[in-house]
Amino acid sequence: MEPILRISGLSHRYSSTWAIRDIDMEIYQNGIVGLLGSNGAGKSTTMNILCGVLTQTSGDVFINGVDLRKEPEKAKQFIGFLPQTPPLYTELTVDEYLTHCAILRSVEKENLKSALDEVKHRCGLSHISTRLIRNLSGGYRQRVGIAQAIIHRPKLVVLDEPTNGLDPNQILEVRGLIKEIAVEHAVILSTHILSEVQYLCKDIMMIEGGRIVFADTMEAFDSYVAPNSLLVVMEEAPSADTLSQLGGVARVEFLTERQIRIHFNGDKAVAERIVLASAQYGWRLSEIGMEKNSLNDTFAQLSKVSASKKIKI
Ligand SMILES: Nc1ncnc2c1ncn2[C@@H]1O[C@H](COP(=O)(O)OP(=O)(O)OP(=O)(O)O)[C@@H](O)[C@H]1O
Repeated sequence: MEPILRISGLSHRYSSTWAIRDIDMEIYQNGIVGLLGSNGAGKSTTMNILCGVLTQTSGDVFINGVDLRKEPEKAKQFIGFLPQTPPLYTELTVDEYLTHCAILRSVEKENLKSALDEVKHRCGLSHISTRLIRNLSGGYRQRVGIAQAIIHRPKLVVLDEPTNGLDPNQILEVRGLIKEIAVEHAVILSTHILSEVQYLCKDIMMIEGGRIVFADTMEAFDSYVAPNSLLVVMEEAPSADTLSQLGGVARVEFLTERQIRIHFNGDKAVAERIVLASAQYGWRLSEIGMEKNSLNDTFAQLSKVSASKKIKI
Protein backbone atom coordinates (compact mmCIF):
# COMPACT_ATOMS: atom_id res chain seq x y z
CA MET A 1 0.00 0.00 0.00
CA GLU A 2 1.26 3.47 -0.91
CA PRO A 3 1.83 5.58 2.24
CA ILE A 4 0.05 8.92 2.61
CA LEU A 5 3.46 10.44 3.33
CA ARG A 6 6.94 9.10 2.75
CA ILE A 7 10.00 11.13 3.60
CA SER A 8 13.42 9.62 3.13
CA GLY A 9 16.85 11.00 3.90
CA LEU A 10 15.46 14.53 4.09
CA SER A 11 18.16 17.12 4.78
CA HIS A 12 18.22 20.87 4.43
CA ARG A 13 21.00 23.39 4.69
CA TYR A 14 20.63 27.16 4.99
CA SER A 15 23.91 28.54 3.63
CA SER A 16 26.50 26.38 5.40
CA THR A 17 24.51 25.12 8.41
CA TRP A 18 22.36 22.00 8.30
CA ALA A 19 18.89 22.68 9.76
CA ILE A 20 17.72 19.07 9.40
CA ARG A 21 19.62 15.87 8.64
CA ASP A 22 18.48 12.48 7.37
CA ILE A 23 14.85 12.55 8.38
CA ASP A 24 12.80 9.46 7.52
CA MET A 25 9.09 9.13 8.11
CA GLU A 26 6.15 7.15 6.77
CA ILE A 27 2.47 7.68 7.49
CA TYR A 28 -0.03 5.08 6.34
CA GLN A 29 -3.22 5.99 8.13
CA ASN A 30 -5.38 8.74 9.57
CA GLY A 31 -4.73 10.01 13.09
CA ILE A 32 -2.40 12.58 14.60
CA VAL A 33 1.39 12.42 14.56
CA GLY A 34 3.00 14.94 16.90
CA LEU A 35 6.17 16.62 15.68
CA LEU A 36 7.72 17.79 18.90
CA GLY A 37 10.86 19.84 19.27
CA SER A 38 12.22 22.85 21.07
CA ASN A 39 12.75 26.20 19.33
CA GLY A 40 15.15 25.89 16.41
CA ALA A 41 14.95 22.08 16.37
CA GLY A 42 13.94 21.98 12.70
CA LYS A 43 10.14 21.61 12.83
CA SER A 44 9.29 24.53 10.56
CA THR A 45 11.99 23.61 8.06
CA THR A 46 10.58 20.07 7.86
CA MET A 47 7.00 21.28 7.51
CA ASN A 48 7.84 23.96 4.98
CA ILE A 49 9.50 21.32 2.81
CA LEU A 50 6.53 18.97 3.25
CA CYS A 51 4.13 21.65 2.15
CA GLY A 52 6.21 22.66 -0.84
CA VAL A 53 7.11 26.09 0.52
CA LEU A 54 10.83 25.25 0.67
CA THR A 55 12.87 22.94 -1.55
CA GLN A 56 15.08 20.51 0.30
CA THR A 57 18.83 20.28 -0.18
CA SER A 58 18.57 16.49 -0.43
CA GLY A 59 16.20 13.62 0.21
CA ASP A 60 12.72 12.78 -1.07
CA VAL A 61 9.14 13.58 -0.14
CA PHE A 62 6.27 11.59 -1.61
CA ILE A 63 2.69 12.57 -0.85
CA ASN A 64 0.26 9.82 -1.73
CA GLY A 65 2.95 8.38 -3.97
CA VAL A 66 3.61 11.64 -5.85
CA ASP A 67 7.13 13.07 -5.76
CA LEU A 68 6.80 16.59 -4.33
CA ARG A 69 9.90 17.81 -6.13
CA LYS A 70 8.98 16.41 -9.53
CA GLU A 71 5.22 17.06 -9.52
CA PRO A 72 4.65 19.77 -6.91
CA GLU A 73 1.18 20.83 -8.07
CA LYS A 74 -0.16 17.31 -8.09
CA ALA A 75 1.42 16.44 -4.75
CA LYS A 76 0.10 19.62 -3.12
CA GLN A 77 -3.48 18.63 -3.93
CA PHE A 78 -3.13 16.03 -1.22
CA ILE A 79 -1.93 18.47 1.44
CA GLY A 80 -3.67 21.06 3.60
CA PHE A 81 -1.49 23.44 5.59
CA LEU A 82 -2.16 25.73 8.52
CA PRO A 83 0.98 27.80 9.05
CA GLN A 84 1.80 29.30 12.43
CA THR A 85 0.25 32.57 11.29
CA PRO A 86 -2.95 31.63 9.45
CA PRO A 87 -3.20 33.23 6.01
CA LEU A 88 -6.54 34.93 6.76
CA TYR A 89 -7.99 37.88 4.87
CA THR A 90 -9.63 39.66 7.74
CA GLU A 91 -11.69 42.02 5.55
CA LEU A 92 -13.58 39.06 4.09
CA THR A 93 -16.49 37.18 5.64
CA VAL A 94 -16.03 33.51 6.54
CA ASP A 95 -17.98 32.47 3.42
CA GLU A 96 -16.07 34.79 1.10
CA TYR A 97 -12.72 33.66 2.45
CA LEU A 98 -13.47 29.94 2.34
CA THR A 99 -14.90 30.26 -1.19
CA HIS A 100 -11.68 31.99 -2.25
CA CYS A 101 -9.60 29.18 -0.67
CA ALA A 102 -11.73 26.48 -2.31
CA ILE A 103 -11.20 28.05 -5.74
CA LEU A 104 -7.44 28.32 -5.11
CA ARG A 105 -7.51 24.65 -4.15
CA SER A 106 -9.23 23.76 -7.45
CA VAL A 107 -12.52 22.62 -5.92
CA GLU A 108 -14.89 22.19 -8.92
CA LYS A 109 -17.44 24.99 -9.32
CA GLU A 110 -20.41 22.66 -8.98
CA ASN A 111 -18.99 21.27 -5.73
CA LEU A 112 -18.21 24.65 -4.17
CA LYS A 113 -21.39 25.04 -2.15
CA SER A 114 -21.37 21.53 -0.75
CA ALA A 115 -17.63 21.77 0.08
CA LEU A 116 -18.28 25.05 1.88
CA ASP A 117 -21.30 23.76 3.80
CA GLU A 118 -19.48 20.62 4.82
CA VAL A 119 -16.31 22.33 6.01
CA LYS A 120 -18.27 24.93 7.99
CA HIS A 121 -20.29 22.19 9.60
CA ARG A 122 -17.18 20.21 10.51
CA CYS A 123 -15.41 23.24 11.93
CA GLY A 124 -18.42 24.67 13.78
CA LEU A 125 -18.60 27.78 11.59
CA SER A 126 -22.08 27.48 10.05
CA HIS A 127 -23.61 30.09 12.34
CA ILE A 128 -20.99 32.74 11.55
CA SER A 129 -20.84 32.42 7.75
CA THR A 130 -21.49 36.12 7.15
CA ARG A 131 -19.28 37.51 9.91
CA LEU A 132 -16.13 39.39 8.99
CA ILE A 133 -13.04 37.44 10.00
CA ARG A 134 -11.57 40.49 11.68
CA ASN A 135 -14.45 40.43 14.21
CA LEU A 136 -13.89 36.79 15.21
CA SER A 137 -12.20 35.60 18.41
CA GLY A 138 -8.80 33.89 18.22
CA GLY A 139 -10.43 30.46 18.60
CA TYR A 140 -12.84 31.05 15.71
CA ARG A 141 -10.09 32.48 13.52
CA GLN A 142 -8.14 29.30 14.12
CA ARG A 143 -11.21 27.25 13.15
CA VAL A 144 -11.36 29.21 9.89
CA GLY A 145 -7.62 28.49 9.46
CA ILE A 146 -8.27 24.78 9.91
CA ALA A 147 -11.27 24.96 7.55
CA GLN A 148 -9.11 26.39 4.74
CA ALA A 149 -6.62 23.57 5.30
CA ILE A 150 -9.24 20.84 4.79
CA ILE A 151 -11.68 22.40 2.31
CA HIS A 152 -10.27 20.33 -0.59
CA ARG A 153 -10.37 17.14 1.53
CA PRO A 154 -6.59 16.54 1.51
CA LYS A 155 -5.21 13.24 2.70
CA LEU A 156 -2.58 14.96 4.82
CA VAL A 157 -3.17 18.01 7.02
CA VAL A 158 -0.16 19.84 8.46
CA LEU A 159 -0.79 22.10 11.45
CA ASP A 160 1.98 24.34 12.76
CA GLU A 161 1.51 25.16 16.45
CA PRO A 162 -2.27 25.46 16.01
CA THR A 163 -3.09 26.39 19.61
CA ASN A 164 -0.40 29.06 19.95
CA GLY A 165 -1.76 32.30 21.39
CA LEU A 166 -5.20 30.93 22.31
CA ASP A 167 -6.77 31.13 25.77
CA PRO A 168 -7.35 27.88 27.73
CA ASN A 169 -10.98 27.46 26.59
CA GLN A 170 -10.10 28.12 22.97
CA ILE A 171 -7.22 25.63 23.25
CA LEU A 172 -9.65 22.92 24.39
CA GLU A 173 -12.06 23.73 21.56
CA VAL A 174 -9.40 23.73 18.87
CA ARG A 175 -7.87 20.51 20.22
CA GLY A 176 -11.33 18.90 20.08
CA LEU A 177 -11.69 19.99 16.47
CA ILE A 178 -8.25 18.61 15.55
CA LYS A 179 -9.21 15.25 17.06
CA GLU A 180 -12.34 15.17 14.91
CA ILE A 181 -10.43 16.16 11.78
CA ALA A 182 -7.96 13.32 12.39
CA VAL A 183 -10.71 10.73 11.99
CA GLU A 184 -10.81 11.47 8.26
CA HIS A 185 -7.31 12.82 7.60
CA ALA A 186 -3.72 12.06 8.53
CA VAL A 187 -2.59 15.02 10.61
CA ILE A 188 0.93 16.19 11.45
CA LEU A 189 0.88 18.58 14.34
CA SER A 190 3.96 20.53 15.21
CA THR A 191 4.34 21.87 18.71
CA HIS A 192 6.85 22.50 21.46
CA ILE A 193 4.24 21.62 24.10
CA LEU A 194 4.67 18.09 25.36
CA SER A 195 1.25 17.92 27.06
CA GLU A 196 -0.42 18.84 23.75
CA VAL A 197 1.19 15.87 22.04
CA GLN A 198 0.34 13.62 24.98
CA TYR A 199 -3.30 14.69 24.83
CA LEU A 200 -3.77 14.57 21.06
CA CYS A 201 -1.35 12.23 19.36
CA LYS A 202 -1.12 8.52 18.98
CA ASP A 203 2.38 8.72 17.54
CA ILE A 204 5.21 11.06 18.27
CA MET A 205 8.30 12.15 16.45
CA MET A 206 10.82 14.22 18.36
CA ILE A 207 13.30 16.34 16.54
CA GLU A 208 16.29 17.98 18.16
CA GLY A 209 19.25 19.67 16.51
CA GLY A 210 17.75 18.76 13.14
CA ARG A 211 17.75 15.03 13.83
CA ILE A 212 15.08 12.64 14.96
CA VAL A 213 15.76 11.55 18.52
CA PHE A 214 12.58 9.57 19.01
CA ALA A 215 9.88 8.17 16.75
CA ASP A 216 7.32 5.75 18.12
CA THR A 217 3.90 5.50 19.71
CA MET A 218 2.81 7.79 22.52
CA GLU A 219 2.64 4.74 24.73
CA ALA A 220 6.30 3.92 24.12
CA PHE A 221 7.17 7.55 24.70
CA ASP A 222 5.35 7.59 28.02
CA SER A 223 7.57 4.85 29.30
CA TYR A 224 10.55 7.17 28.75
CA VAL A 225 8.93 9.94 30.70
CA ALA A 226 7.66 7.78 33.53
CA PRO A 227 7.12 9.69 36.76
CA ASN A 228 10.25 9.87 38.83
CA SER A 229 9.25 12.31 41.53
CA LEU A 230 6.32 13.19 43.73
CA LEU A 231 5.26 16.64 44.76
CA VAL A 232 3.71 16.62 48.23
CA VAL A 233 2.37 19.27 50.57
CA MET A 234 2.35 18.54 54.30
CA GLU A 235 1.24 20.91 57.03
CA GLU A 236 3.49 19.18 59.63
CA ALA A 237 6.30 17.91 57.41
CA PRO A 238 8.97 15.77 59.06
CA SER A 239 12.70 16.27 58.38
CA ALA A 240 14.31 15.30 55.08
CA ASP A 241 16.15 12.52 56.93
CA THR A 242 12.90 10.99 58.16
CA LEU A 243 11.40 11.04 54.67
CA SER A 244 14.58 9.58 53.16
CA GLN A 245 14.17 6.54 55.36
CA LEU A 246 10.91 5.55 53.67
CA GLY A 247 11.52 2.61 51.34
CA GLY A 248 12.24 3.59 47.73
CA VAL A 249 12.93 7.30 48.36
CA ALA A 250 16.08 8.38 46.52
CA ARG A 251 16.27 12.07 47.43
CA VAL A 252 14.22 14.69 49.25
CA GLU A 253 14.06 18.32 48.19
CA PHE A 254 12.25 20.94 50.31
CA LEU A 255 10.82 23.59 47.96
CA THR A 256 9.18 25.50 50.84
CA GLU A 257 8.55 24.53 54.47
CA ARG A 258 5.47 22.59 53.43
CA GLN A 259 6.07 21.69 49.80
CA ILE A 260 8.47 18.83 49.14
CA ARG A 261 9.70 17.05 46.02
CA ILE A 262 10.43 13.42 46.70
CA HIS A 263 12.51 11.64 44.08
CA PHE A 264 12.26 7.89 43.65
CA ASN A 265 13.73 5.31 41.33
CA GLY A 266 10.93 3.46 39.63
CA ASP A 267 9.24 2.24 42.83
CA LYS A 268 5.72 3.67 42.53
CA ALA A 269 4.69 2.25 45.93
CA VAL A 270 6.53 5.22 47.46
CA ALA A 271 3.35 7.30 47.20
CA GLU A 272 1.40 4.76 49.20
CA ARG A 273 4.13 4.64 51.88
CA ILE A 274 4.06 8.42 52.19
CA VAL A 275 0.27 8.45 52.62
CA LEU A 276 0.39 5.68 55.24
CA ALA A 277 3.29 7.24 57.18
CA SER A 278 1.59 10.63 57.12
CA ALA A 279 -1.57 9.15 58.64
CA GLN A 280 0.48 7.25 61.21
CA TYR A 281 2.75 10.12 62.30
CA GLY A 282 0.40 13.07 61.81
CA TRP A 283 2.29 14.88 59.00
CA ARG A 284 -1.05 16.25 57.74
CA LEU A 285 -0.60 15.47 54.05
CA SER A 286 -2.83 17.79 52.01
CA GLU A 287 -1.59 17.22 48.44
CA ILE A 288 0.31 14.51 46.61
CA GLY A 289 0.94 14.13 42.88
CA MET A 290 3.31 12.43 40.46
CA GLU A 291 5.71 14.63 38.50
CA LYS A 292 7.09 13.71 35.14
CA ASN A 293 10.43 14.66 33.67
CA SER A 294 10.57 18.09 32.12
CA LEU A 295 10.76 18.19 28.36
CA ASN A 296 14.40 19.22 28.55
CA ASP A 297 15.22 16.23 30.75
CA THR A 298 13.40 14.01 28.32
CA PHE A 299 15.29 15.39 25.32
CA ALA A 300 18.55 14.87 27.19
CA GLN A 301 17.54 11.30 28.05
CA LEU A 302 16.35 10.50 24.56
CA SER A 303 19.48 11.84 22.91
CA LYS A 304 21.34 9.12 24.80
CA VAL A 305 19.16 6.21 23.74
CA SER A 306 19.64 4.82 20.28
CA ALA A 307 16.17 5.65 19.07
CA SER A 308 14.80 4.19 15.89
CA LYS A 309 15.14 6.81 13.20
CA LYS A 310 12.28 5.57 11.12
CA ILE A 311 8.65 6.11 11.95
CA LYS A 312 6.04 3.92 10.27
CA ILE A 313 2.49 4.76 11.20
N1 LIG B 1 15.86 31.21 6.65
C1 LIG B 1 16.82 30.71 7.44
N2 LIG B 1 18.11 31.03 7.23
C2 LIG B 1 19.10 30.50 8.00
N3 LIG B 1 18.90 29.66 9.03
C3 LIG B 1 17.61 29.31 9.29
C4 LIG B 1 16.52 29.83 8.51
N4 LIG B 1 15.36 29.29 9.01
C5 LIG B 1 15.73 28.50 10.05
N5 LIG B 1 17.08 28.51 10.22
C6 LIG B 1 17.84 27.73 11.22
O1 LIG B 1 17.54 26.36 11.02
C7 LIG B 1 17.38 25.69 12.26
C8 LIG B 1 16.00 25.05 12.35
O2 LIG B 1 15.02 26.08 12.37
P1 LIG B 1 13.45 25.83 12.30
O3 LIG B 1 12.77 27.15 12.15
O4 LIG B 1 13.17 24.78 11.31
O5 LIG B 1 13.18 25.24 13.76
P2 LIG B 1 11.79 25.10 14.57
O6 LIG B 1 11.90 23.79 15.27
O7 LIG B 1 10.66 25.30 13.65
O8 LIG B 1 11.86 26.28 15.60
P3 LIG B 1 10.72 27.33 16.02
O9 LIG B 1 9.76 26.59 16.86
O10 LIG B 1 11.52 28.36 16.74
O11 LIG B 1 10.12 27.84 14.72
C9 LIG B 1 17.63 26.73 13.35
O12 LIG B 1 18.96 26.63 13.75
C10 LIG B 1 17.39 28.04 12.62
O13 LIG B 1 18.17 29.06 13.19
